[in-house]
Amino acid sequence: MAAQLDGVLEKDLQEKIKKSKILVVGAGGIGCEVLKNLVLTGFLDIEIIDLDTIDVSNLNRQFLFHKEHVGKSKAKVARDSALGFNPNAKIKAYHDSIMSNNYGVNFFQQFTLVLNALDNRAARNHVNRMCLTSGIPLIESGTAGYNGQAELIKRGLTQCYECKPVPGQKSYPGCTIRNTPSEPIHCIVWAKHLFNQLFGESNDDEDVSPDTADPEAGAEVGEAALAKDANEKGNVDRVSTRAWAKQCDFEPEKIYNKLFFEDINYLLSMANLWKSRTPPKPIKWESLVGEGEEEVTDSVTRDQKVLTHAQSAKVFGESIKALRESFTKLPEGDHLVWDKDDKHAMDFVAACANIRAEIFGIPRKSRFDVKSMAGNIIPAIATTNAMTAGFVVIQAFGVLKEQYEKCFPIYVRLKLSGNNQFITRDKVMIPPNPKCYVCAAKPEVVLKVDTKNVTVRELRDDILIKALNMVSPDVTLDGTSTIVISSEEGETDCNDDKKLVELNIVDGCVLKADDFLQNYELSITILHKDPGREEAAFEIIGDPDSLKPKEEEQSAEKKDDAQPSTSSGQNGSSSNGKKARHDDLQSEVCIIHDDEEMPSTSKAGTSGATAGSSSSGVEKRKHVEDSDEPVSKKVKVSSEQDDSDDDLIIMDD
Ligand SMILES: Nc1ncnc2c1ncn2[C@@H]1O[C@H](COP(=O)(O)OP(=O)(O)OP(=O)(O)O)[C@@H](O)[C@H]1O
Ligand SMILES: [Zn+2]
Repeated sequence: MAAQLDGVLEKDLQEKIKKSKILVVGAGGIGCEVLKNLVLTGFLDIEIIDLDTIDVSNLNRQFLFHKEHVGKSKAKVARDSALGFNPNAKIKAYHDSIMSNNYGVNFFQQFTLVLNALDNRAARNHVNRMCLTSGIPLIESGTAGYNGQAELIKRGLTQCYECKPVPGQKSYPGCTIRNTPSEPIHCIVWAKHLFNQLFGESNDDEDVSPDTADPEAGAEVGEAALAKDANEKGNVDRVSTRAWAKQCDFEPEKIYNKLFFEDINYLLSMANLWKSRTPPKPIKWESLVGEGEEEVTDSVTRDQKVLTHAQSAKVFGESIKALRESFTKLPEGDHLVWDKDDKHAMDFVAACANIRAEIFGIPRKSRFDVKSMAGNIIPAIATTNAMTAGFVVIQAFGVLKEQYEKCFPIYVRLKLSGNNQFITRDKVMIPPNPKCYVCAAKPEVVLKVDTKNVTVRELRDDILIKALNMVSPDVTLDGTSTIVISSEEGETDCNDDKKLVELNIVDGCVLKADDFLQNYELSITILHKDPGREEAAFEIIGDPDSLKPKEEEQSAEKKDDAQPSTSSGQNGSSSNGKKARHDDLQSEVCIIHDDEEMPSTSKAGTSGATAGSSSSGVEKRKHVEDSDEPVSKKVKVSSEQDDSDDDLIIMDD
């Protein structure tokens, strides 16, 4: 191991390396490289955690894994392979999610340093919080294609992973998807929802039938619409799509005619929708019979070519039959999971999306293009991972030497920077955002939400867990004894289906949310809003100042040169009056998330203490002002980037 030869690394650093204890989170593309680097550099005490098993698609770049390892635990195989480089190293492997409540503050506090090598924002946010709470430095890293970066996060010194507002996942209003698609992606989202309605985990928010509650349809819901009873949510009351499809034994012709003829006619009857739009053209299965003769059997052509409507209908029929077969083999109550790499599931989505596109006069796409959009695919490049992992370890050296002020974020870029370099680094340390809803002294957000319609369950699952990244929240209504949500199983189940207003959660109220595992408390001020047609279900505003009237806002800005601090959830939208720093792909300076569509974003179901309690063996979280670290005063503003990232499409699976 060259690194242990005298003269390669300073003696002092070599000693620190030997004495340190490192946690690597994730044993994928970056994680394998990081582990190998650590072992070759002389680190002796390492723990590695990954929840996944090895997939054949990992083998081209996760070189600690070989064919015979497919199906085995990534963390365990990575450990065994890495020990081959240095049998004297001690490596402990966990096949588990870092978000499980097995890994609390005490667990994190054993380590000198934590190295993230993850692929999703939920886990990254969680580790960020655990490291802040534990006071352990974290090196965050990520790659997307040819871009990569490695960045130190240290409480009180640097911004945390959540200091920067993130653009919410691009989500599409339900009525656009169900009634008035205008882009290929709307049809692809609809097709994925349809897959779930028929074969997957069906979800009320993913209804594919015409939405009669569409405010734009107004009173003009036509005869056909009125003839059928719509329930209060605007869905046509009928047996569920799946139950209906089962009744007709998933017969392609019947399903096709229902979705692409009857439902389209139904939409046409909502005349208001088509006053300024091109109306859709319903198509009957029978009209296509005999037209699908030019069958494409060659798989490459089939993938690259834009199929005709009749060819798509044929693929639709074949894929439904194949999916029906897999589905009926499952035990009662079980379901299929959509996977871009499953031939029939992908065929089904491509065919349905293109059939719907044709009906709405939207350009059709090749299967390849549909797959990229539906699966949010960005190629993983082995060399970017390797370079980034190298920089992770270089950052780790900086931490061990306690030269934090030199640990500026490092970037790997495809294009040459202004200095003619592919590798660049920031020249200033970005200090914590004083309004960050995670690392600020008193984290707070404003939640604009329709209190009359949003339920407590939605507050917990969509807002607190999905958007605000808590794992197992407890919520009380400030100034009252009302426990709105308890993490203790069953304790507040009776509240789940209640609308917020029924628990007196109305405009102006403050909720206190507490996550025991993350040792995180958040104050949430509620603002009631009546959502419009194109509006997200809720909006989270990280910087309450952005809601102040203009003069007040200006004076507040003078007082505090705050960075943008709005965050948004998957169904929410962000707004903060300032240009948000993008946090996703191709970012100039931000952590890259090649994430969200990954299957590994599982949230650990934990049961913790009831609301308010946060003691029992867990040290109370220290906040920024507790730190004695010097905080750089200079705020980097050049980090704002262009809007091209807006094209990134991230979809729920
Ligand atoms: N909560 C979590 N706890 C532990 N490990 C996690 C968690 N979430 C994600 N991971 C792991 O982080 C790793 C990220 O690696 P990477 O981005 O290379 O993903 P991959 O699944 O190996 O590859 P690809 O997504 O490109 O097919 C994965 O091995 C994944 O299982
Ligand atoms: Zn922060």
